[in-house]
Amino acid sequence: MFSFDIEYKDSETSARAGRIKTPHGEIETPIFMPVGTVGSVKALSPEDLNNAGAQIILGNTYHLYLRPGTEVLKHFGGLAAFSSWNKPTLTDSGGFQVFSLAELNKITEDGVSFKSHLDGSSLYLNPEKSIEIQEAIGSDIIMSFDECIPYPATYEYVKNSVDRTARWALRGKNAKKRDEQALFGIVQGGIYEDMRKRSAEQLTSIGFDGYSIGGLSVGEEISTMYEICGYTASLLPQDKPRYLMGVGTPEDILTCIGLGVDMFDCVMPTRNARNGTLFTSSGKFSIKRADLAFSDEKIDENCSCYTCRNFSRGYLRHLYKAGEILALRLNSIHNISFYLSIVKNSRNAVKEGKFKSFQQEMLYRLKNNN
Ligand SMILES: CC1(C)O[C@H]2[C@@H](O1)[C@@]1(COC(C)(C)O1)O[C@@H]2CNc1nc2cc3nc(N)[nH]c(=O)c3cc2[nH]1
Ligand SMILES: [Zn+2]
Repeated sequence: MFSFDIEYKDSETSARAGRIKTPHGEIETPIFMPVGTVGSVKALSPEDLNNAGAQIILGNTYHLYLRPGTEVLKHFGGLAAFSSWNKPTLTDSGGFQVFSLAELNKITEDGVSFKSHLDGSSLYLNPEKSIEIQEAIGSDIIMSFDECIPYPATYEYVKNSVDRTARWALRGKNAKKRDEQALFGIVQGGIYEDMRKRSAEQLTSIGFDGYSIGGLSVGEEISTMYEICGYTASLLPQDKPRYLMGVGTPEDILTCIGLGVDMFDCVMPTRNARNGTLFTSSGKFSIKRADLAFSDEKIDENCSCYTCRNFSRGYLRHLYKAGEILALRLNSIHNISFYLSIVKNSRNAVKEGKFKSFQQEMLYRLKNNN
């Protein structure tokens, strides 16, 4: 079963605090979803993720289809059982990766043929295949197979792609066999508001359990992303979750919560952790900085994560410079904990009717790089 209830609504912004119920557990929104593309959130164990407060993680149809493949996943009873993750998972449909990662061969009305980025073998994805793979993965929330329209794109291209994405979304909904999985539609439309309206109307008339705002965080100006996000969110049903795909920085998340978005995912906290960039409530910094060699400070005074409770910046700098594997884990624990604290504190601020002042204060503090 899948349900979404809005528990609190902010009076000054479009922010809301809610609760999603899925077969593998509940999710308090707004929520950030750590990205576990090929079945693990890089460098983190399920225990690390639970200790950091993660409530749902993201997997990826394209990657999991290539490796380990649906036969292995079905053998182990799905991705969650396979990876011993005992909470909800959401999977992206493969549309984005096929267009951005694989060597594209052909896009037709039926689907997309491409070459695997792993071994160059010829593969094929279409709405029915994507749903079938996501059913084998067994994720709690699955995504429609769509085209993430590249940026920039002409109005003509956007219109044709939006209409095909809607036809693909309907095919996916008709192909879905497992009732316990929730299916989201993905709104496209590039940077054209009338195309966003067209896509939102097409998808809401088909009807989905939730709606993703797609086609953003693909290289457009941040101001454009906020404008299109806010406009698109306003077109979507109030009583269904809204998921902004691939976003973003702490500032982006705080801003888009105010625009009415409930769910976020981004590789930034884990990817940046692995290259030594750490997020704090007063901006981000590089652990490689020479002036940190003797620093006995924590990464962030306001953070209660395992890394901040036990290690100094000086030690973390040493680990990173020495190329120690532990650096990847400790940095990732902190960055994921920080991102989860942003959404948790936002949720609490909405409940207390203080989101606008919380958001403005956080945005101000995040600007002063420490
Ligand atoms: C290629 C890779 C790993 O995906 C991340 C990351 O790089 C990077 C590169 O720059 C940052 C911003 C840090 O995020 O951009 C990606 C995050 N933006 C994004 N993810 C999306 C996923 C999507 N999935 C579907 N099915 N449909 C969409 O329209 C869609 C749109 C999306 N936009
Ligand atoms: Zn920390």
